[in-house]
Amino acid sequence: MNILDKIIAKKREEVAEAKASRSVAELERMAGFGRKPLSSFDSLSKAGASGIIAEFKRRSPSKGDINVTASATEVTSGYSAAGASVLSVLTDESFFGGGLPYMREARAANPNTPILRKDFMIDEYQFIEAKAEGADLVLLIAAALKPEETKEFARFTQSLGMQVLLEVHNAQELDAHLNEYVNLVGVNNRDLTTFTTSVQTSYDLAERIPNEFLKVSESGINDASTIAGLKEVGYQGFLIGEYFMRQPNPAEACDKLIQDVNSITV
Ligand SMILES: O=C(O)c1ccccc1NCC(=O)[C@H](O)[C@H](O)COP(=O)(O)O
Repeated sequence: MNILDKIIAKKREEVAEAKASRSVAELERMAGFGRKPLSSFDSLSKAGASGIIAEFKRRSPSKGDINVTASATEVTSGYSAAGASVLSVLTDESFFGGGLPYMREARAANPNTPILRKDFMIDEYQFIEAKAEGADLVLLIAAALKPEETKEFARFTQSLGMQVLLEVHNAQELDAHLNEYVNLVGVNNRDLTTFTTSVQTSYDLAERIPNEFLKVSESGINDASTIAGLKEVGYQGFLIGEYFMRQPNPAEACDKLIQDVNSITV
């Protein structure tokens, strides 16, 4: 059983518990459910966008504790002020030390920055929950879903007005899972069996992703020259968690990286 299988097995239990404690009708009555989501696609592709998707990540299966005392309000509002195009908030508690309360805090502190609910999405209930809690974008991980599930969840996400980031690790996943309801395609540079990261994965898949999808490179990114290189092969989004969260001031690290990228690409 690899880490993804373990996470998904636990997630099934957690979703069953969530359904028992809060009904769909209750979620649909929440203020967030009536809110119009922001477009991550537009935020990442507009002129002058930094392209940075800055993640609030307290812990991870590969690295253990990263920054377990960080405040979601402080870190995410600092990311927005630094110029992050999109925020990513991990809502998985068991493996990442995240949770919906952090999503709520981030939403309240960042009314104008799109937010990705970063979790392992396996049930329609979670998409309704994401909308109710103020998410604009959700992640669909190809390795955790059957292609027909990916399509159905993507269609459902769009029907709720949110956008979809499809995450793939290789060409097979990309070819099998890409569908017309996807907005952004993320290439995850982290091998989930070894936990090693290689940006080469993003280079290998760049040309295979059709141009109508916004290309995002995920994981293991920690310097401006890597981002500049990825931009040259068509990437417009760069998902960064650990590098920022490990610094004494994650928002300052985000600000510095954006300035460094601008100094070599503008
Ligand atoms: O980060 C992990 O250890 C991990 C393990 C198993 C499944 C997913 C995992 N990470 C999720 C992510 O996609 C990253 O949080 C995201 O791409 C940011 O990566 P990084 O900048 O390397 O923190």
